[in-house]
Amino acid sequence: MKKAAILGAGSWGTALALVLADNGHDVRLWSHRKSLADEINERRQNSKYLPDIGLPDGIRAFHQLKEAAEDAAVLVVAVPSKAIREVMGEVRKHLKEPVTVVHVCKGIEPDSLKRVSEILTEEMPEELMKDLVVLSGPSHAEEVSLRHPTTVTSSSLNPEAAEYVQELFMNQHFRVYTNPDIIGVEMGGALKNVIALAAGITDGLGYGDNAKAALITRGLAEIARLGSAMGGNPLTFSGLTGIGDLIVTCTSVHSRNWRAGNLLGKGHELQEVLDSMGMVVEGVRTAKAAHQLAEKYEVKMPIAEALYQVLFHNQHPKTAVDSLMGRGRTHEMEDLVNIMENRLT
Ligand SMILES: NC(=O)C1=CN([C@@H]2O[C@H](COP(=O)(O)OP(=O)(O)OC[C@H]3O[C@@H](n4cnc5c(N)ncnc54)[C@H](OP(=O)(O)O)[C@@H]3O)[C@@H](O)[C@H]2O)C=CC1
Ligand SMILES: O=C(CO)COP(=O)(O)O
Repeated sequence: MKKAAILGAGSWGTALALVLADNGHDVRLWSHRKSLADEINERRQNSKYLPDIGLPDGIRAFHQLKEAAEDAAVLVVAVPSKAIREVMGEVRKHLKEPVTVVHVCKGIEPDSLKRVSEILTEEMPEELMKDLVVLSGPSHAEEVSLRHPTTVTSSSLNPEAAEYVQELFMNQHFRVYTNPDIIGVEMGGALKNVIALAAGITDGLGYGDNAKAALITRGLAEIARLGSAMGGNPLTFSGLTGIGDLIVTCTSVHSRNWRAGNLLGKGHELQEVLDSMGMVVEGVRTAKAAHQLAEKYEVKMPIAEALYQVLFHNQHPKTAVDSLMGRGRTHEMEDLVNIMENRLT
């Protein structure tokens, strides 16, 4: 039995607490809101995020970070990516021994253009972080909490740490693979939210399955193009954390990114949409980072760019779709053609 502290008692933190409790671990779930910690302890329920799920006694909730984290062997970081620096800045004051840090967040920080593992490396003193592992894949909290079959990937520069986390989380309902390509895993997880917002928008505009299939396929091409330019393994994008997560997020009503896009496509304003969600929509912030990264690495990301114009420059979604469809002719496999031509010359 391991002592695991989960930082963030939202949808994903709570669903992962259930997985770890099912596996017999001692789970401490930290919420920055006292009322939520109290509700979990007293009513065995998280009514805002997973209202229909009963929480076992093996999950104890804490409002004080110190109590949740000070003697944990594993820290699972499950707050929205924009809160990571603040939360880690606080938690590191309370750790006495080095811990394995597992992050489950899908985002890229605008301006610094850091991936979550890079932010954590900056925020956690080296002597306190035994290992850093990313756990990512197609996994909506609503389905994980019902113990529906789910597959994810554990990724770390240290293969033994990836296997340790695989063992920690894996059970009959929750199957965990390993993949050492931390850049590819994080980029797939972060960028799929950008494409899912676009997929929600086309659904909101009333377009059908053809548009959705186009967005998933050409979206994956953009994700792989940028992710590979940043050092990710191109093969990772055809795995669970690439196409797998892209499919689930673009097609599921559970997806907050898809739902937010859907409302935008129906004509609602961005701020109104975000206010109505009540949960994090990571793709909005990541769309800004993707725009900056595409410029930095000089890669073409027309879908991400169209979404950026809708989100941050008030472009009408229909105009964005029209301009995407009206671009000049190109070869579907242009990246492949470039690679082959470079090899021949
Ligand atoms: N939901 C899912 O199915 C999955 C989510 N993820 C990723 O996991 C991460 C967390 O997402 P998710 O759990 O869904 O998000 P939710 O919006 O469901 O929950 C976020 C939690 O973080 C808390 N929080 C917000 N801001 C802060 C802060 N500044 N300090 C401390 N706590 C804060 C919220 O508290 P409050 O209630 O007070 O707002 C809430 O408890 C995201 O990066 C997401 O992409 C990954 C895979 C699946
Ligand atoms: O990452 C997720 C599923 O794998 C959750 O996606 P949303 O944040 O869009 O709900």
